[in-house]
Order: sequence, then C-alpha cells, then structure tokens
Amino acid sequence: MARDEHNGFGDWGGYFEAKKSKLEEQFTAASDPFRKSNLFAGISIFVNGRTNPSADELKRIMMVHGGTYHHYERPHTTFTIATNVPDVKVRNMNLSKFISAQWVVDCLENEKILDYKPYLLYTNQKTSQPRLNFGKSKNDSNNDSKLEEPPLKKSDSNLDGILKELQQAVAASPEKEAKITNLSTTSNPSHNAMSAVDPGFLTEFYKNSRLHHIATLGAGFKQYVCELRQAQGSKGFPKRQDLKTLTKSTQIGSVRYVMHIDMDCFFVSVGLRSHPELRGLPVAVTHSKGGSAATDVPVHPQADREAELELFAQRFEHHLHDNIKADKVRSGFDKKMSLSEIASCSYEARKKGIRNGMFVGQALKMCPELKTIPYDFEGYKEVAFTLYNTVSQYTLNIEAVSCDEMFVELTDLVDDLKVDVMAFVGYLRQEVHAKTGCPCSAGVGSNKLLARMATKEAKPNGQYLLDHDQDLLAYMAPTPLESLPGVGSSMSYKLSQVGLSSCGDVQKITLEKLESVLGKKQAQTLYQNCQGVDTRPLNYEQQRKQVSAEANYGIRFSKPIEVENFLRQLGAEVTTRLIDAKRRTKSINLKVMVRAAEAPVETSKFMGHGVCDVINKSSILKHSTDDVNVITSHVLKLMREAHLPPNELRGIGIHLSKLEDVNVVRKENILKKMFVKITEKKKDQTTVEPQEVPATNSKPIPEETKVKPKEKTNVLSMLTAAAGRKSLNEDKVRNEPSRNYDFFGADESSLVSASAGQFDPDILAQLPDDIRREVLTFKEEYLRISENDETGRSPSKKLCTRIPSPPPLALAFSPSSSPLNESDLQPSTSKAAIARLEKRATRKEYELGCRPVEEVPCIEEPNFLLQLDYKNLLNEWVTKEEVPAPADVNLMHGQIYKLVKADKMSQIYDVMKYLCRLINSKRSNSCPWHMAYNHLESDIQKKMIELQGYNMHFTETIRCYKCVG
Ligand SMILES: Nc1ccn([C@H]2C[C@H](O)[C@@H](COP(=O)(O)OP(=O)(O)OP(=O)(O)O)O2)c(=O)n1
Ligand SMILES: [Mg+2]
Repeated sequence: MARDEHNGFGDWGGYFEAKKSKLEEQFTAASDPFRKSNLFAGISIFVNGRTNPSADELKRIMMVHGGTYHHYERPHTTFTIATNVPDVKVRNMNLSKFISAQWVVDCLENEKILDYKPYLLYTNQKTSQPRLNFGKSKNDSNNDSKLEEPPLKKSDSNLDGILKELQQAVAASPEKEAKITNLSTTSNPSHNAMSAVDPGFLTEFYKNSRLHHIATLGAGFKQYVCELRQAQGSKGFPKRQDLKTLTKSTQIGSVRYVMHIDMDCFFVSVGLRSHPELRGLPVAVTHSKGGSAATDVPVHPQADREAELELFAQRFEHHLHDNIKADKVRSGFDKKMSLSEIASCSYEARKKGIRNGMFVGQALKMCPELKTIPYDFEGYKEVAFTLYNTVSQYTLNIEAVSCDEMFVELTDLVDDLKVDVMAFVGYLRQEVHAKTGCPCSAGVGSNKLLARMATKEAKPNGQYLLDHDQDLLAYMAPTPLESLPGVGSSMSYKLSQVGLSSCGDVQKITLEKLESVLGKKQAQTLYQNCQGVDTRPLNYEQQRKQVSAEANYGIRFSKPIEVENFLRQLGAEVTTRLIDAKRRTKSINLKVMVRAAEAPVETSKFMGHGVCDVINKSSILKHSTDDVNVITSHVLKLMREAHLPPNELRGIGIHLSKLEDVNVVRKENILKKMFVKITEKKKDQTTVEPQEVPATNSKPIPEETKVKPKEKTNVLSMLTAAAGRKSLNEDKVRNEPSRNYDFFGADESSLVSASAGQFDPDILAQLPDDIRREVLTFKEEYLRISENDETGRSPSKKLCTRIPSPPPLALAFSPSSSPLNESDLQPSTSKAAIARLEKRATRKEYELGCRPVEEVPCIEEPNFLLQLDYKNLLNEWVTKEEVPAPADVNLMHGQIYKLVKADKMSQIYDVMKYLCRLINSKRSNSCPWHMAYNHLESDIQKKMIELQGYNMHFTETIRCYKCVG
C-alpha cells in the first residue's frame, strides 16, 4: 500500500498480512472462554506437516494454555513444530525455530516452559546449512548459561567480529596500531565501514545505533497517528461494539480520564518471545555479549581509561550537575568493564539493582547470572505497530510518545459506552498481550502527569487508577522533582540549591519564591505539577519540530576533504529525513564534538567520542528549504568558519529546526519575491550594464540574502542555470550532491557565488516541485507579470538591495589581537564609577519606594533591561560590535546590578540566557565577548551571594574551546 511504503511499514501491508492478523485475532478471541492457564503466554507456534500430537491437538493446547496458534508461519512465530522437513525446504528456513511437538507435551507435564534446545530438530547441520550461533567463546566460564542465540544478522555479526578482532589486535600488540589506522581509513569492501571516512559508514552506523532506531520509530509513530486520524474521516470505531459486555461505569457526572500505556521492559519482552526459557530470569538487551566479553574488554594501549572516565565524571558533576551519571561513569573504572549500555532489563534484573542505561560491566558485577540478549529492531517495530493499531481500533485520541508509550484520552469513549474505565483498560491490555506476546502497563488519571504517575504504580504488567477523589497533595508530596516533566538535571540542581527536592518541598513555599528561582513560566508549571495539576492538552497531531542526523562514533579524520565528504553524506541523510517528514527548514545547526584539550587522544571506547567540547554553529535562512545543496552548503560553510583541525573531531551532527510544512509555503509570495529579484536583474542589465551594480546598501542585510556582484548574464541563462540545478535537486537527495557547492577550502565568498549566482537558489529551492516546474515552463509569462507588477516602483530603491559579495569572513579570533584586556571588561573599580553605581542603586531604591523622595537628586531613566524591546537592544549591540566597548559592558553591569537589587531574578535569567545565546551564535569567535559575558555572570553571582544569599544557576554557557576551560 502506498501509505505503508511511505511510512516504512510496507512489509506489513497487503491483503495477505491482514488475513493472517485476522486469523490470529480470531484465535485469541475464540481461546478466551477455554483458557485454563497462561503457561504458553507470549509463545506462538506454527505446525509444519504431521506431528504427534496432531496440529489440531496442539492448537487446542495453545488455546487452553494461553499460547497462540499460527495458521501461517510468520516472522514472529516463536516455534515451528515439525517431525522432519525435507532437505530442500530446510535450506531457506530459520532452523533455530524448528522443534519437536514433544516440547509442548513436556512443558505441559512439567507445568513450566522448558529449554527448547534439546527439542531442536536441526542441530547437526551440514556446512551449507545455517548454523546456530553460540554468541560466546567456549572458554567463557563466567557465565554458566549455554544459551544459544539465534543467528545474528550478517551485518551485525560482521561488524561485531571486525571490531573485536581489531580491539584484540590492539590489545595484544601496540605496534599494530598503524595497521588499525590503515584498516579504519581505507575502504576495504571486505570490512564493514569502520570509520566515517568509509563511504558506507553512515548506513552501517545507523543500522546499529539503537538511539537512531528509537528516535526514528518515535517520530514515525507520531506521524502514523496523524495519518490514521486523517484517514479516519467519519468512519467510527466498529470494534467498540465488542466492549458492550464490559462492566458498566458507576460514575456519576463527567470525569476526565487520560490513560498512559507503556510496554514493560520493551526490548527485553520482545526478545523473550524467541527465548521463552529465559522468562523469569534477569535478562538484559545490549550490544555486549556478556560474560568475559563484558568484564575483560581489550583496551587500546594508548587509551587512559581511568583519566578519561574521571574527566567524564567531573563534567557530569560540575557542568551538568548530574551525580547519577557521574556515579555511573565512575562505576565503569573497575578493571576492563564493558562500557556497552543496557538498553532494557527485565524486572527480575531490576530486583538485583540493575537499571536501564547501566554499563553491562557494572551490571554483571551486581548480578553475574545476568543473561544478555541481542537487539531485534524489526521485532520492536512490529510490536510497536501492533500496539498502536490495537489502541486505534477504539479511539484515535492518541498522543504518541515513543515506540512503546502513548497517552490516550478516554473521556469520550467512557462517556459514550458508559463502560467502567478500568474494565476497558484491562481488556485492552489483554488484547495487546495476546497479539504481541508482550506485557504492558497502564495508568489512568485526570491529566497526563497523573496518568504517568499511575503507570509507575502499575508496573510491571498491571494497571492503576489515580482516583479523582484521592488526596493529590499527599500523593504528590514524596515525588522527587526530577521525575516531573520538564525537570532535567540542571533545573533540579538549581532547585536543590535552594533546598527544594520533592513536590512536598515546593508545596510548602509560595509561587513568588519559586518564580525567583526559575522564572515565571517554569515556576508556574512546576508549582501546579507539584500539586498534581497539569493543564497540558493531549497533542494528537504532532508536527516535527526538529530533524537531525548525528554520528558520534567512528569519527576519525585526518584531512579536510574527508570532513567535507562526510558532511555531504550527513547533509544528504538529514535532508532525506526532512523530506520524509514533509517539512522544510529555516534554521541549520552544525553541532561538532571536539576532543577536549585535557582528554586522551585515544578513547577507551574503541572509536568512541571520549570527553569532548561541543561547538554549535547555526545559519538562519530567510526562506525555508528542503534542498540538499542549500543545506549542505550552509553546513560546509559553518564547519569552515569553525576552523577546527580534522583530527580533533569526534562527533558531528546536523540539526534542522524552525520547520515549516511543505504545503504552507505560499505560492504567490514566493513567486513575487523571486520575480521581483529577476526583474530587478533584468532592469539592472538594461540600466547599468556593463558596469557593476553599485554597492549602496542602506541597512545590513542577512548573510544568506546577500548576492554576488552581478555578472554579465541574462534572465534566460539564470533560469537555465536554475533548471539545471532543479533537475539535480529533484532526484531524491541520496544522489551525489552537486559539486557546485564545493567551496570547502575555497575562498569564503564562493558560497555566495555558488548558492546565489545570478539567481536565488534559496528561493527557487523552496518552491514546491509543481510550482518550480510551472515557473520554469512559463518563465517568460511570469516575467511579464512580474514586470507589470513592478511598474511604478522606483528602480533606484530596488538597486539599493543589491550588494556585493561579503568580504572573507573573520578568521578565528586571537586573544592577543584584541584591543581589550580582561580588566577592560570588568566594571570599573574607580571611585567615580563606584559612586555612579551607588547613585543608580539609590535611584532604584527610590523607584521601589524604599527611600524618602527628598534623598533622590533626580529621576533616572528606566532600566532598559526591563523594557519590552530589550532583546532588540541586546541583539543590536552584539551584532554591531565585534568587540564590546568597556563603557557598554559597564552599563550592562550597572543595569543587571539594579535587577539583582530589585529581586528580578526571572528577568536576569531571561536576559543572561538571551545574551549568552546571542554571543554564542553571533560572536562565537570573539573571545572579548566571551570574557565580557563570563565576567558579567560571575559579577551577578557575587552580588547574589551578597544580597540574596544564594547563587543563580544559568543554563546557557559560553561555548568557546579557546577561552573557556
Ligand atoms: N535511553 C534509552 C531509552 C529507551 N531505550 C529503549 C529500550 C527500552 O526497552 C525502550 C522503551 O523505553 P522505556 O523507558 O519504556 O523502558 P522499558 O520499556 O525498557 O522499561 P519500563 O518497563 O520501565 O517501561 O526503549 C533505549 O534503548 N535507550
Ligand atoms: Mg516501556
């Protein structure tokens, strides 16, 4: 189906699939009245040929004991029951699933799920046949499990194997290091892509990145819900008929019910479908193989693991105030423990203290019997899809949160059907379990916050109603603040600094006090949340706000051209994602992770990023685009401006934000803008040729709108050039990006010539395809229209907007070339200056009514930082001044000082946040600005301690790896 192909779920579409699903559903429904136990819950069988017991008997056993009988073999069928299978069939089958019917009989007899391996039909395979992969070395004595893992996907096993081989080679012999560098930098087709210089690297990286899969699935389901809602129309929900038999509601009056539903230890539950014998044991999903592979990891001889991890821990502690992460990192010091993370662990593992996100090495120390199972990304997708489809049969008031989690507004459904809300929730959970073989939990409350809180009570495999007449204040009181929505490590640190760590603590203080710590908006939300109030509506049709592509593994370059090639690939990747999301961007951000000066060159995690400084640089576009060439050109320009040595890069990401809907792009406006430009050009040619267009510009024009000096050309050639570029753009962006944008290492103005030329590709690029085609086909006609449109306007005025290409961009700032020194940027300590400050403070006191009027010699001008347009002022200041003038810095200190005295904390937060962002984005190379900001910040802290007795916590920091340690 077209839609399925579009959203990446094509495999599941089609009549046949629907039929198979239907049969499964019928089986589940028919089983219910006969069910005696859940012995085979989550297990599905398919019977191939004659068996003893017969297929019919096996089917009945499944019905009575909670299993599922598949009429067709499906990818998620747990076992195929057979007596023997002809060799010719065997060749194409996954033999790790073929077991004898005796297994079912024995499980029944023993009343527990037995290890299936003794019942496997095919263990002595021919070499041509697929083999079971034991996934661990023979001499691995640490782990007594003889668990056989299903065959790894070819690519996974290759990558794992090569990585391990390399790591071992390094560990064994330092002199082999050169060989490794070679291996990692040459494109050897027999090896999977090892580092970012390999052409196939990105594909390989994303195939194995769990975070990439989670993010893609999460975004995919948000889009999927939108599509389901759009396709729904007025069709209604026939499945609601089935709910008529449910217990009726006894509720009088209308109550709001929000449900939060979340799969239990999702990755583990999906994995256990093919490892039923591990149910009830501590199990974790991770890339690491467990056993000695996780506790004795080979380490690069030049890596200083302890130094690196201590640096990490310190950064978590001091910069992010995240002690949990710091402890986690420190726990990895021990021996040579695997730094592979546990993506998900079973509740039995959680009882031993293991948590999602923990390092495998650390987890194995706590629980040596922990079993590890590999990822199954296809399985997660399939189960998640079933979860969403099951819920959407009853309602589409769904807010997708992630692949295993959603909010559902149940108020209408409960009102319409008059069913008891928890009876419905139980019914739904059972249906999800039966269809997927995976348990889920659900919480219900009168808003999203309470529903999520209720899920925590319900887990695992349960449900909980946080009743509306419960004492919410008492219920919320012990909840730690960091578990509330929107409270991250930095905010919780800020709150802990003033003695607030639980909802109960906040319930005891006034809103005003909280506002002084967090600012108005955040304080109000947090204050309400602490009382169990949450006014957020459910967001059914979530539009993408950001699209990104990032790689922080395998980033090792030695030459600029390698960086350029990689950026082109990443640019193409992110643009594809943007197009798939049907969005266009107006803001392009390049995020670069650079090895921290104090970090060892070799990272302890092979090809990992190690301890890094993060540099962000952005381009804001005048018009939105989804053109790979425009996006890539900006990315290359940003990278060039950052002046970073290729060998120090450890991670690169492109983030596109300020997204617009493709359909929102307004035809008339864009056309008009575009043809105004073209007509201007045409007129320029007739009026000013052969001379260059004058460079008179009355006001600064944003970088991306600047146009190169006019070349001798005509409109037709411009359109032809655009048409050429268009055909490039129309081939989906996976194609090799145009070399026209190859300005990496070339002179700075080439971007302008490449992207603007005699045309504005930004504008052309943002045209919807149909309009672009129309423009190019009927160019003459459009030109006539636009010329007529322009009649009566002053040509000279239009000429004013034409400016020459910009001078080469400023080179990296060298502190020694600054006209200022550090002391220039501090507020003056002269007597006169102090007197001035005191005078101003006195005036402030007058304003606040603390002093008698007669003591005030004159009325002072209002504090500009309290005016509505203070952002404009700051913007102008930072934009105009390459280096801040000491007098201005002084003034700023004075104004901020007044805010501290007037207790305007939230305003100080806003001002500082905005100023810091401005400096980071506009003056990333100007260390005098950085120093000015940092002095301002430390001055505020001094004043805060002096006057208020505590420090403020500023979330934004200057990101300069040259002047900030
Ligand atoms: N940082 C993260 C967060 C999540 N996941 C994956 C593994 C989880 O199984 C799945 C769902 O995340 P949950 O937070 O819902 O965790 P679980 O489902 O594992 O456990 P719970 O029962 O607590 O929901 O996403 C991950 O790999 N890494
Ligand atoms: Mg979950």
